[in-house]
Amino acid sequence: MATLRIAILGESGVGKSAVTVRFLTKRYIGEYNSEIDLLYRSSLKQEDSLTDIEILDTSSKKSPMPLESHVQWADGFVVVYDVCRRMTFKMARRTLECLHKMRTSFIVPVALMANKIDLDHRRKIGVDEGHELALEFGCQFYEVSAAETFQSINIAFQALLRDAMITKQQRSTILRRRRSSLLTVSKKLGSIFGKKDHEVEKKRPSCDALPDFALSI
Ligand SMILES: Nc1nc2c(ncn2[C@@H]2O[C@H](COP(=O)(O)OP(=O)(O)OP(=O)(O)O)[C@@H](O)[C@H]2O)c(=O)[nH]1
Repeated sequence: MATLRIAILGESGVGKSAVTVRFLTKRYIGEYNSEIDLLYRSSLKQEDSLTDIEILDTSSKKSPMPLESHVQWADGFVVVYDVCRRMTFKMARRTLECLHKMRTSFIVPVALMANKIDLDHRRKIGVDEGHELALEFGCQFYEVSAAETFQSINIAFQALLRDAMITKQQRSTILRRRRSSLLTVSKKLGSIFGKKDHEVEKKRPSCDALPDFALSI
């Protein structure tokens, strides 16, 4: 199985680095100073097999258009917003709309992640709103707190990685079938045209077969 790639998207300060590091190390690190995209490599044990994974923690500061550059790279996306900042929720909607438009040929699993639920007294976006948005775009939805718990973040990542693995396998099966049916069509076309050429060749008389009068002309 090829490496599974997940891109973490979202507005600046929503906790993209916090949820990524929480999932990979089980630890919460309060302050990150990432001005660039960071790529983490790890492996995942699922059903007695190990799969290599890459998680790209994108930086909203240095990547003004991260979607375009990352969309072809990833097998799955985590779109994070901060439940205390409505602007980040709007940004998450815009990101989901872009993903929806860009990846039309294949379905790519997406997890919508509402972070910072420990700050309940400052909450601006209700759980229902998150659910509705996820329903609208057919993605998974999780409310998490990178600061408080590993459990919900782990569940979200595990489910996304499982879905990403399944869709990646389905995609490669479909591509293999398409390639082999294209090959069959081209072989058939080849044999049809090849046969016609052959027939023409056969009908064309050779010099040896021409009668003497024909040779004298
Ligand atoms: N209270 C609380 N704070 C959090 C949580 N997750 C992250 N933070 C804080 O939010 C701030 C931003 O977190 P980051 O993980 O750096 O956010 P980011 O989305 O990677 O930000 P950029 O790198 O600027 O795009 C930091 O001060 C974190 O400590 C959370 O679950 N609860």
